[in-house]
Amino acid sequence: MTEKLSDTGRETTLNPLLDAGWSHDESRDAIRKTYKFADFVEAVGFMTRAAIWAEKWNHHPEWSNVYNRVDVTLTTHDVNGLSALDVKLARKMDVLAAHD
Ligand SMILES: C[C@H](O)[C@H](O)[C@H]1CNC2=NC(N)=NC(=O)C2=N1
Repeated sequence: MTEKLSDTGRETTLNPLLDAGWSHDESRDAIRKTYKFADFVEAVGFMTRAAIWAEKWNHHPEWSNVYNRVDVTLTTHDVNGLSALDVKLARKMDVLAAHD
């Protein structure tokens, strides 16, 4: 069963993400990031690659795309807040975005 991130878990796992451009939305206990790519095709390519990992891990982002921009929100609906799955997917998304 997925559990909400503990206080100590947050300290060690969220800080590196905040340094990498993620922000914490306290109101939803979610993390958000906006990615900007060279163009629309790069943006959609990123979403496609990220979608494969999201499906593999059964953990799905809330996201939107406008041209070369992808706005991502990660939170775990089952626990109404952040879990380790959000951290894992955020890290993967940062790796995939760096590929472009
Ligand atoms: C039934 C299915 O396993 C659940 O709804 C999964 C699917 N993807 C999910 N994604 C996210 N972000 N949070 C969840 O709690 C979640 N739960």
